[in-house]
Amino acid sequence: WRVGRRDANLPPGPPTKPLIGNIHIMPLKDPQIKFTEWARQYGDIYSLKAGPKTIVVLSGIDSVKEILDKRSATTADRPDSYMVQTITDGLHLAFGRYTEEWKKQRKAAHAILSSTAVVNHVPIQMAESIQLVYDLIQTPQKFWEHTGRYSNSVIMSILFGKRCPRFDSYESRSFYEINALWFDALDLGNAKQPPVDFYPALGPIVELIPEKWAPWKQLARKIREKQHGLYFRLIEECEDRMDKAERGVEGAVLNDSFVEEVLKKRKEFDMSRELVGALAGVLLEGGSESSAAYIRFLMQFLSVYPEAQKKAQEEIDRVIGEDRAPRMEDLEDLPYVRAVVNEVYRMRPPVPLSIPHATTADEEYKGYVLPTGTMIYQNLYGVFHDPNYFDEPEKFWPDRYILTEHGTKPGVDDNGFRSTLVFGSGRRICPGADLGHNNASLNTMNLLWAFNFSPAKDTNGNDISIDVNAYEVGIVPSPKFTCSITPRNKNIVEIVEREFAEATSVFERFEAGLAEEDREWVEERRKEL
Ligand code: HEM
Repeated sequence: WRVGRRDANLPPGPPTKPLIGNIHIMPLKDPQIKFTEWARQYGDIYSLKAGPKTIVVLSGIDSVKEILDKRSATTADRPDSYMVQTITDGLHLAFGRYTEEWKKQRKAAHAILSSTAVVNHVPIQMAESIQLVYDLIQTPQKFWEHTGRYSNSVIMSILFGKRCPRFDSYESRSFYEINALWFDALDLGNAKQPPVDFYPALGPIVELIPEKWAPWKQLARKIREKQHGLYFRLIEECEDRMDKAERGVEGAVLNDSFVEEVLKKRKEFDMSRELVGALAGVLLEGGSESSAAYIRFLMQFLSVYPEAQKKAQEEIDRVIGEDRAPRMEDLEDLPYVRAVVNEVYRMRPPVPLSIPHATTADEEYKGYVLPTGTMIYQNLYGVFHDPNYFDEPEKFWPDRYILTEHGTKPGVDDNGFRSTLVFGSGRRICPGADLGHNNASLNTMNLLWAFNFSPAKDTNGNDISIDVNAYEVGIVPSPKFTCSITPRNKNIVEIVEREFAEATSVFERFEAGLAEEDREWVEERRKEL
């Protein structure tokens, strides 16, 4: 009868009901908004009950730092997830438990994602970013596809040595279709899965239900097959390339992709082929979704806040002049552009509730006891919208990052903040942070240099208003909006065409295995330039 009740030594929270706890009030849509409202009501640390399961939500910088950063040794687990286990055998680096297999994957990922390794990826990021600008000049209304293509193509090139020149490239389209199913299946709000994550005692019964009566089993199998199909098709292409290069087949060259490297060093990394496939898959997922979401939010805020856009463009014009596109090295001379990046992160952290952590020991904090197995949400959205730290937190105002390092109110003690907060905490902090940050910074600079963003017009010539609180739902939500994207002047169009043509030498390394349609598309574009 105590199931669903909140123990006295847990942090406070909304009233519970027997057996279900707070399940009946769990937000099904935009949970970060409700979680933040509850934080203002119950405090920076509060608890929720989902049946017997305890969930703790951290919405203040001090509790995040103390519990997730400082006590990372015992708060780096992930909660059990039926879908993650069934679909990935628990091998998923991001959603899987804190295991030996996790450690091996983290170590291998570090080889391409460390701050020193990511410098090697800047040329392909710059080349793809120029293509993004080129694509947006041609068909601005397709900005959703273009941004998705950009981020997917960068990480595809790094992982498999194969880029995606079009959103309709087989790999890019398949990836986004499969990932939509995958993220949807993980969403606790949409009842696509049995409630075993909250009521583990139901596990054996759920196991016994035949697949034909268990839609979640059908869904899990479908996603598993599709993910496996795509990820291992790409792994096989790398194996084939390696094999041909080793046999000296004419034209077969290695391109030092991550998968080639890990396959070569499989023994050193102590990874099975299955684990290599799982790792490549999760990096494809992490690398594609969050950077695309960032760029879309950027476009949305620039459309709604013309003053910030103008200020950043004035800075860019002063530093870069009229003869060339921006380069990565320019960033250090562009403090306002860097402030725009930070403000987009703050306004819309791409993974707003981070990925839930779980405790592997009882944790005491401020007199509360979080029992082993507690699921911990790191409410990044809530931390970044805390009115105690941020003036007018709902306003997009990059200048706050000029006034203080972390954008906090002048005079406030912001010691707990760090510039990597948007990438999570502790041992689970995003391994792709440097790569992701380069994606964000480079594209912020390039897009501001190239375009004016403004609200789109309806048929009567009136602005179509943009609701900055309308999201596409998901673990990595994206904004729902349309906008007008127009090149700032003719000179810019000419520079983009020239630099896109020059980028051919960077692209070619990743084009050996392109499908016929992609190759034709690339050749046609290059003829036009
Ligand atoms: C702006 C871009 C990005 C943002 C804001 C972001 C944010 C995050 C956050 C908040 C987490 C959860 C951390 C935690 O649990 O405390 C995470 C985890 C992760 N991210 Fe990113 N990410 C970005 C880009 C990337 C990229 C480019 C990759 C891959 C190349 C990537 C791969 C991952 C992986 C594999 C994890 C799971 C780590 C683990 O559980 O050990 N992310 N990311």
